Amino acid sequence: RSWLQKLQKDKARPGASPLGAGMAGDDEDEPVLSSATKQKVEAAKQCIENHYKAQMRSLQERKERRWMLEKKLADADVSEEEQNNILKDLEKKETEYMRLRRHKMGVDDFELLTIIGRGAFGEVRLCREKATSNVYAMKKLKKSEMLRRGQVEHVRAERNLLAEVDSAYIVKLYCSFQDDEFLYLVMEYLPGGDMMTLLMRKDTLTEDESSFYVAETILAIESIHKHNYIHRYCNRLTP
Ligand SMILES: Nc1ncnc2c1ncn2[C@@H]1O[C@H](COP(=O)(O)OP(=O)(O)OP(=O)(O)O)[C@@H](O)[C@H]1O
Repeated sequence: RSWLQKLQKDKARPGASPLGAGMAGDDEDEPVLSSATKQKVEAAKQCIENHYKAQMRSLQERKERRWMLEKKLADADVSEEEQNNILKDLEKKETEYMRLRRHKMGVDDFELLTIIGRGAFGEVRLCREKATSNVYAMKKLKKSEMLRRGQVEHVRAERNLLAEVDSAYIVKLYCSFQDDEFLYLVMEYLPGGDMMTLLMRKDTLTEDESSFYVAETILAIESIHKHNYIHRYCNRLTP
């Protein structure tokens, strides 16, 4: 009640609170949030939920790895001392893995490989994470160009969407970070190429192929609609 009253008071003073803009003051106790604020709240909620779900999942996986190893060791002809050493070794590796996951990522954590595409604000590169040797696609976006074209909100929505939506039809975002000049999106690498390359290679798709890709596109769009995002179709087609 007290924070709500403070917000209502702040709203009466223009510009006093960033939340004030989203609150209509008809009913003292009922803040009415603008749809933009509701979307932000929903996105934040989803991000936190995904974070904790991933955390629980990784804890469970860690336990399962230990059970499996214990079971294997019990079935194998290994001395008790050796079993303890192997289990200790597993715990050491698990701790190191957690430490690596907590590390704040930056471009220096990756070995940059070949350019695989060009986006509106810069290149997309294949890269290899130095710590794990895992391969990803790194999209690099020039901040000054985004600002110049007034696309900051679109890029922010793209980053939030990739982080938030967990769907087989939406590319997974592994991490994102920035330096003074660029924003970086590190995504799962999809080696199949994009639709444009496929169409250039095949010229015409069969009916079965078309149905397959249209169905996948519909499922992808449906999954982002569920999170209140809409897909922007190519501007070049609009008059
Ligand atoms: N995760 C990925 N795996 C493999 N290739 C990718 C990946 N992401 C992007 N690419 C390649 O890079 C190209 C450009 O990427 P993307 O379309 O995301 O950029 P963009 O800035 O959104 O471009 P535009 O706004 O012109 O659509 C893609 O057409 C694709 O060939």
